[in-house]
Amino acid sequence: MTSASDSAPLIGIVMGSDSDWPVMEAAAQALDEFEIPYEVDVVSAHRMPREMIAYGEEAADRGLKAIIAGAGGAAHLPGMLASVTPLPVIGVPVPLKYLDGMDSLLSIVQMPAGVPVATVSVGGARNAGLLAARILAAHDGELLARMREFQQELNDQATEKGKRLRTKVEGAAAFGFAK
Ligand SMILES: Nc1c(C(=O)O)ncn1[C@@H]1O[C@H](COP(=O)(O)O)[C@@H](O)[C@H]1O
Repeated sequence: MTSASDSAPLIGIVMGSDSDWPVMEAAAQALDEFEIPYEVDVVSAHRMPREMIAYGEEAADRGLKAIIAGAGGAAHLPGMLASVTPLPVIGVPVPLKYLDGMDSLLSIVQMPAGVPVATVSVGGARNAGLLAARILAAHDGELLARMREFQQELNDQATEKGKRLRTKVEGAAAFGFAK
């Protein structure tokens, strides 16, 4: 599946199973917000090792600029992809029923020196999408400007939240409900 326009995908979003999609979808949504074309697929190091190696080996030549890889449990997919592609790999630890994603987090984050995976938080697929957008923005002035706008929006929203909180607390204090 390719989305965000008919252009050739720049980012690969892959996951160990389709059961990871409810978590990984947030990466796709972030890329959609920046109109970055991506592709989505299930690529499991454990269950389809040959296809996984082929995906990693061919990704750069197919025009991808980064890979977002999500997996749960014994999450070897991001690290294995990083070992066969020269592209940046962003790992998303997917939380499963047991261990709250700690197993996945530690599997992805503790890579040996020489094989980097940029690991986001457990379930942090949105940040994975945003990080991929920043990687592209480093070489794309228009995208960089949009990223700056996005950051300004975050700033405005946080400022507004502070304003609302102050109004609420000061209002309660005026009626003697709070210090
Ligand atoms: N961690 C991996 C890998 C891998 O790392 O290669 N392949 C599948 N999985 C994970 O197994 C979990 C359960 O998968 P199923 O729901 O298909 O049983 C998923 O979170 C998947 O990412």
